Amino acid sequence: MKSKKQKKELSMARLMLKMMAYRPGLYAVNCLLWAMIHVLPLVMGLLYKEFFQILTPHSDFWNSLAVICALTLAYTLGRMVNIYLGANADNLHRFTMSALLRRNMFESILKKPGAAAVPWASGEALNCFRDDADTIENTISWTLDFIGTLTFVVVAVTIMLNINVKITLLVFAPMVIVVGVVQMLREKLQKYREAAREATGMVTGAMGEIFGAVQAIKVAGEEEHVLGYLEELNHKRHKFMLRDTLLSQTLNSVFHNTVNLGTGFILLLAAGLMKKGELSIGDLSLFIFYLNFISDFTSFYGSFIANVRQGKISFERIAELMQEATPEGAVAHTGMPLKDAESKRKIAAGRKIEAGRKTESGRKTEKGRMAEVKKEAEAEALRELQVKGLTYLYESSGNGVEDVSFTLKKGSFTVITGRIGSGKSTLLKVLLGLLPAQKGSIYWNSRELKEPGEFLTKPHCAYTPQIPRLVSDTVRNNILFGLKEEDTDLLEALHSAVFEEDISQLEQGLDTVVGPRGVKLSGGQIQRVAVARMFARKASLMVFDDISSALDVETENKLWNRLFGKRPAASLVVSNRRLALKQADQIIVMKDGRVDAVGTLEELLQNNEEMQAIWG
Ligand SMILES: Nc1ncnc2c1ncn2[C@@H]1O[C@H](COP(=O)(O)OP(=O)(O)OP(=O)(O)O)[C@@H](O)[C@H]1O
Repeated sequence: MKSKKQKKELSMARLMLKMMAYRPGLYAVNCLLWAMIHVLPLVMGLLYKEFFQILTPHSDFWNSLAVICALTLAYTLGRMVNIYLGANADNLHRFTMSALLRRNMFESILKKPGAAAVPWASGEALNCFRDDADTIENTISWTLDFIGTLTFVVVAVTIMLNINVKITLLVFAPMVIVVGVVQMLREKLQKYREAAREATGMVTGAMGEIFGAVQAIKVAGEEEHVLGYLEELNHKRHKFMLRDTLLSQTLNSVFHNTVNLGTGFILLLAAGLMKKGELSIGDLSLFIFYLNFISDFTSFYGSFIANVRQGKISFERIAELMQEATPEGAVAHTGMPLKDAESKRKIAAGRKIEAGRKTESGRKTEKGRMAEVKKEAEAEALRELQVKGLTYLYESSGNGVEDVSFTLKKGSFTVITGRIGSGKSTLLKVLLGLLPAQKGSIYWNSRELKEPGEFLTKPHCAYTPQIPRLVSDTVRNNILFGLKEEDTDLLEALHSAVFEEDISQLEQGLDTVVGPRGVKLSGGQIQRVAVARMFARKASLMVFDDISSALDVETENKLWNRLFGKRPAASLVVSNRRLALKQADQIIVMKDGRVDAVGTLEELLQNNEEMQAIWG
């Protein structure tokens, strides 16, 4: 789990301040409400003191009792309202903090080139989205409790010092001990926590991969081996979690026992002082009341510090997931689409368009809009695609593609061929911006594409990868995949992809749900649904990565013939199959990541050894 960019020392305080400054008003209100929740018990302590004070013989008992009862009632009601408001403000603020992190992380992942978007197994990445965002949310929320409880302690200690210095110092002692212990164990706690987190991530990551490869594991008869591996990871996790929990629990017991000892000392000292008349029963009750809160603060302080350390680890993991040197991007003040005015405007505009479609004039406007989109797509339709010196070498293997150049014309059928590992798939990925080109340029109708990943999508280009991904939805939605049904010709796309017969055999036709990753379909059917998805997009460049690997000869034949009927779209196809090679206007032969030759099948079979080897 090493990030490409070098890790920098994080400034936790700066990151937290930046998050707090995202909704400063909400944070301030939340802070005020929680300060009141933590500080108001000071008043209750004083009421306690007064109650015990009036029990002494000379006081005006009934009047004083009535006043204390009225004040206690007012305090209780006020506290209920205070807690209700505080809980609401805190929930909203907590949600906003973690939502900001998750939103920014998600955006950063989506912006990365497709093939390098997530550096970890998906289970581990999901852990980061869930747990690390939660940890940071907790850390931010606990700053409010920290401010509130610290204020309580400062005021309470001042009041107690005014009553009796010696006893006050004994109340303080546990806190000092706890702070010392926490400081001593800080580094250790962080190390244990990090190891436990990493071990958990490995287990969930491995489980995610096992779920995704159940069939492969069964076919290979590797169940025992895989279970053994999982068991080994779990043992590791068990060891690290145990260490982490043991240390945390030991710290907790240190907090509580020190506080109990402190209470014992107070009682011993108070007995002597009360005998001499230097301490009243009211003072003693105040000390005992405040002691509980101060002991809470000491254990909370320990947890807070541990949480801040944990938050730092979470920020580091987030930076790794985002493949950035720092997690600055995760705390950037971006708009929250559920709330901001722009998205409300878009939703309202969307509703207006929907309503417009239902009226005659609306339908005309809609047709006009469609015509405009069509006109725009036609104006930018591919006449020529030029690739010059494209290079991408994988950091880990040093292989990939180097200095690749070729030209595609409108209506042409180009096949990229080559042996296993010659760079065919990598070339397509770099061309489509799924991997960032290290050198070279791409020209669409003489215009250089600075961001091929953004341009080479709908409506300009459509792509079917070697292993297509379907989602657990209906066949219809897998083909539309975000397109509006009225904006495309679904039946035509199905026919072009040679899927029309399959549809009639599926239980619910187009509305059959295909299951996770399309498990209810055969390999060939998955490929053709993906091809139909591509045809539905009516792009002027269609890119296929070895789609016919799971098709029988007859289906493949039909597919290519129907594709030729679709000209003038240009097609770029990775294939070693004779059917495709025979139809090609030009063939690009790849060898060791470079273009070995370009030409027609006839020319290449005469002059190119690599082509002869592939054909033979
Ligand atoms: N993710 C990766 N990390 C490191 N090296 C890689 C990676 N993917 C591919 N390579 C290497 O890059 C080279 C080109 O691989 P590529 O997958 O593009 O070949 P291909 O011609 O498409 O192979 P195939 O016919 O098996 O699909 C190979 O040497 C391969 O080992």
